[in-house]
Amino acid sequence: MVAARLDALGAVGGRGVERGRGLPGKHAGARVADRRHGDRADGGRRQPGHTDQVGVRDGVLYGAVGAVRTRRLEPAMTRGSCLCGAVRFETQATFGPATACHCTQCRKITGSYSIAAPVPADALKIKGAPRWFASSAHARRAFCPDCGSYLFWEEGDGLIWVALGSVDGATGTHLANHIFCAYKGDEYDLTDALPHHVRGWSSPEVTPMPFTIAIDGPAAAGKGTISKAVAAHYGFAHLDTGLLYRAVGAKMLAGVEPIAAAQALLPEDLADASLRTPEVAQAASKVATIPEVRAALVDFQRAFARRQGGAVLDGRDIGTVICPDAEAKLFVTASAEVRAQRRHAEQQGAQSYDEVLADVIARDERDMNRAEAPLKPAADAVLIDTSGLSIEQAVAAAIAAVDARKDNV
Ligand SMILES: Nc1ncnc2c1ncn2[C@@H]1O[C@H](COP(=O)(O)OP(=O)(O)O)[C@@H](O)[C@H]1O
Ligand SMILES: Nc1ccn([C@@H]2O[C@H](COP(=O)(O)OP(=O)(O)O)[C@@H](O)[C@H]2O)c(=O)n1
Repeated sequence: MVAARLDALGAVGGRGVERGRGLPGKHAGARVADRRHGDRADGGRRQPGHTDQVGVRDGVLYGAVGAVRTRRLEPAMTRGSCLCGAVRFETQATFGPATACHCTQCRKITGSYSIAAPVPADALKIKGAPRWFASSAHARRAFCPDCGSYLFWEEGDGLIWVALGSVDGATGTHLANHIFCAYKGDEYDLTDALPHHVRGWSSPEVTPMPFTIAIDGPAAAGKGTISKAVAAHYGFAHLDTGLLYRAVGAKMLAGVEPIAAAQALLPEDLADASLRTPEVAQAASKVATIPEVRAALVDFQRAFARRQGGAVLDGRDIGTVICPDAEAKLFVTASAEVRAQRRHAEQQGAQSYDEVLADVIARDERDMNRAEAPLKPAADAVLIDTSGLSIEQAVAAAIAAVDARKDNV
């Protein structure tokens, strides 16, 4: 029941990556060449009034009767245009291998994702006046100012990537890979056998099979911070399972019976900002001791963990109870004092340090000593004590531990 309802969530807690942020370009670090576009390259345009001449233009032989295509000469010309025809282009160059880009920019500008292929910039003759704009610090895109069709992307490396939907007829190329798959929409699946890169072409490839990373540990140890970074690194989805218990705890504080609340949990229940308060955290660890509450949340967590493309789940019992077969397990911890300092800093004075420390210790006690799914490291978990580590060091240690497991599965 609850699993079916929560299934509608898709990637609860986000996809493990930030959506809508400024994305790095396909060739991060490349510079934009200071070139002008628009009508710069219309040398191949057929001149009106010249149709009575015999000659070869654009690889086509024209006779005295007009622009009658009588014979195709090599090399072939590929043409295309925007939807309304105000911007046209042609090239005698062969398109390079096509790439499907699922980055946020391509998704926004196309309304889905883009499939584009490169040609040398100086071999692309553009007729009309496409509107170019700097879509990032190092790249620009062009669209038709009349009909809005998306047409070109370039970053000044001598190539222009042509959106292949704008080509008339055969493109002569084929899709070779997918990039920025971590940013793809959840409304479609990537099921072909091509390489699916998490970000740019040199980034790791998305794991086609399920791959579960279980991250457990006590409050404020850094589980969430590490989980988000690890999920972004591998392009995995991320689930903060503590939110499920926090949502049930919040319902209990609002007077709802916790087992009923867990069984009726809805996606919108997890979006409430008040779930992060100290009161809700304590309530969460109380409802988390109730076996029926835990049971109601198991199926959803397990289904999330085995989704295609990989998942990171953080909580207390992921490696021991929810996903005992997880491909990689981490137990992230830190001293109670360090954890209390972090949470205290996070709360910006809502509680005194001593109050935060007392809360952390009370929650540790409850979480570690409950009968049902107590907090403890799985026998095969890699322990990461973040007490003396910076966030960067802790994330690097986590990625190194997962990489070691990935090489062995
Ligand atoms: N290694 C670290 N060094 C310093 N601060 C950290 C570190 N890891 C996490 N933090 C900070 O501690 C707080 C709690 O981290 P969080 O990831 O939410 O812990 P958890 O998910 O285990 O409760 C956050 O403010 C986070 O930025
Ligand atoms: N998998 C999980 C996750 C959280 N919980 C409970 O939910 C409470 C809140 O979890 P949380 O992960 O949001 O807490 P923080 O580590 O963020 O402080 C914990 O104290 C646990 O009692 C659990 O029992 N099992």
